Amino acid sequence: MASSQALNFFVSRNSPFLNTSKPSLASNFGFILKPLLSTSPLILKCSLSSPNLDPLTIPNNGQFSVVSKNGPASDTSAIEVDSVTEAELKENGFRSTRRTKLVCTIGPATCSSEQLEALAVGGMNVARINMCHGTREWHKGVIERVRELNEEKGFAVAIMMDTEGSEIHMGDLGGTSSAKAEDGEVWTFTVRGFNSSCPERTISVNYDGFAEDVKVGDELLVDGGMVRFEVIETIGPDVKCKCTDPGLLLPRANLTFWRDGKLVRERNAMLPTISSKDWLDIDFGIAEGVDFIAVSFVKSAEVINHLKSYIKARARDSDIAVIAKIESIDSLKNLEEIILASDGIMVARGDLGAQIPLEQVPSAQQRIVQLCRQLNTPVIVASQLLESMIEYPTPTRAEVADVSEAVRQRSDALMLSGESAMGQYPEKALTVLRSVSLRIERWWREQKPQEGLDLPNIASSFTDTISEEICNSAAKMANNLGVDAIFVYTKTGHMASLVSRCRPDCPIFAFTSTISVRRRLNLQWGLIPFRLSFSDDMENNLNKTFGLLKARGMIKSGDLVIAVSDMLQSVQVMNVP
Ligand SMILES: Nc1ncnc2c1ncn2[C@@H]1O[C@H](COP(=O)(O)OP(=O)(O)O)[C@@H](O)[C@H]1O
Ligand SMILES: C=C(OP(=O)(O)O)C(=O)O
Ligand SMILES: [K+]
Ligand SMILES: [Mg+2]
Repeated sequence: MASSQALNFFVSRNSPFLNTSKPSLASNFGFILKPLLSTSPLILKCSLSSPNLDPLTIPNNGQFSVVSKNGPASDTSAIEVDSVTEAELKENGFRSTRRTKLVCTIGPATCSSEQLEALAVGGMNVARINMCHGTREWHKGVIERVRELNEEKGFAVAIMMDTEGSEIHMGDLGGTSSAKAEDGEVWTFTVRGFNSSCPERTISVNYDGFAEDVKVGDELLVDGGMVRFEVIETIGPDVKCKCTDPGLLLPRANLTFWRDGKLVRERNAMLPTISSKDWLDIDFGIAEGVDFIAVSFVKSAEVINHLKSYIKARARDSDIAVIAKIESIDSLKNLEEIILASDGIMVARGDLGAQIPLEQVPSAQQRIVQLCRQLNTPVIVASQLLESMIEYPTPTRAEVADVSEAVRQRSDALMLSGESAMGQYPEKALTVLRSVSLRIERWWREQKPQEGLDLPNIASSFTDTISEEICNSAAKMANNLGVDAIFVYTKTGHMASLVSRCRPDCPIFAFTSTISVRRRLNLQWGLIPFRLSFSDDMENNLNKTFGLLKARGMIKSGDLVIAVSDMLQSVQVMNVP
């Protein structure tokens, strides 16, 4: 028996283990108990410590009785799905499942196991760690806790690591959480290093060329304009600036400087997209097996291709998806090639709004989201969706409208930043994203607004063209027939993404045999990823899936389903027997 194979044991109902989530009960047999929901079979996993244990030799010590055994996962047994989605599906039915995926940035407000669990239960599909902040040890702890929760509670939360990037930003503010800059005050921005804390009204800057690149009269924007200064004097490494728009300075806030109303790109434009610190963080991410790496301040497709080949060389088995963050003028110029090269895109509105005039951000967002859908690349809309909820328990009407707009544009995912990382109401903010998504998705299905978006043919081979046509037709049929779900059997996830791209009215059950593909699908609109081993025989696959899903109460006889697969190029329509 292989070391990580899962075995399904149906344990009698009166087993004392059915109400426990502690994995230790059977650990003396080298097995881990993993009860899912009370009606589910218990899954016993063979642990690495005793890989050769024969399952039939597990002693029945009187505490539970093994009624039947389904054999190893590679034959017939387990189907894995996120326990939160499973519960949602059972409670409210197919139509009510949320299609828009949710990403939460994890920070001091959400890093404990209890807080992470609350977010997972609240619908977090992806946990994002931002390498701009915190230490690697801190991030490692978060990753471990997420993995533990997935294992113990049946969640399927994926991990996204976001690189710092080499743009200009302020230092740590000597350990304080913020500093207030008042109108007219003179502050010193300096490239000097300080061993102890900075003198008063002094801010360190991470980019050595800063003091030489800025000129008297330049405007210095903190966080894209949250606080503004005017440069009044430069003295060696020190730049003296007068505050013109007061506000709160936050640690490691981004800095841009503007001359005659234009963003100045001096030597900092030559900084590499991936800094040497970023490469170390990327090595860390690969070692930890994160699911996504998001690259900050991408300028062209080249860096994405470079990182993808680096990952391939370093981590042959792992399948880390690379997300390009669109947050610079260059990335907008090279948008199409970047989207084509990347596994996902983030509309990083925070920094984007510091690089282009704010009033251009909404149209840029719309363009990016549409192009991503056309080119079949998942897209996340990020930053300030519910900014006021960092401090207040209810969002502003404008924020709700902003979230609605991103859902209406049919983006794959929405992201919380400060709201979940350091805000006072992380769970409430997530609830707002969830309920607004559900409401707008329902409105969409009821109103069927004219979409006016062509989905061009994107396949690069004839076989791909067939897959694409099958998915387009399946989605159209699903809408016209009002089916309950589309089933897609997919080895690489590609076929599932093609169905998702059509944004059908019903949920999409995506069956895949690898853990990494399953986690990646977490970011894509409408997909409910399942892990299931399947064969090339569709008849067999369907019967097996129906059996397993019926046993879990996730479908019932009579439900209408459309099935497609990338092994057999066909569309099947059938009622669940
Ligand atoms: N790992 C962390 N440790 C401490 N604070 C964090 C961490 N991650 C995020 N934060 C806080 O949450 C805020 C919002 O997060 P995010 O948007 O990801 O970063 P930024 O504001 O730097 O773009 C940050 O400004 C920071 O104050
Ligand atoms: C998501 C963004 O990046 P970060 O939070 O890393 O600055 C952004 O700029 O909007
Ligand atoms: K970042
Ligand atoms: Mg950014």
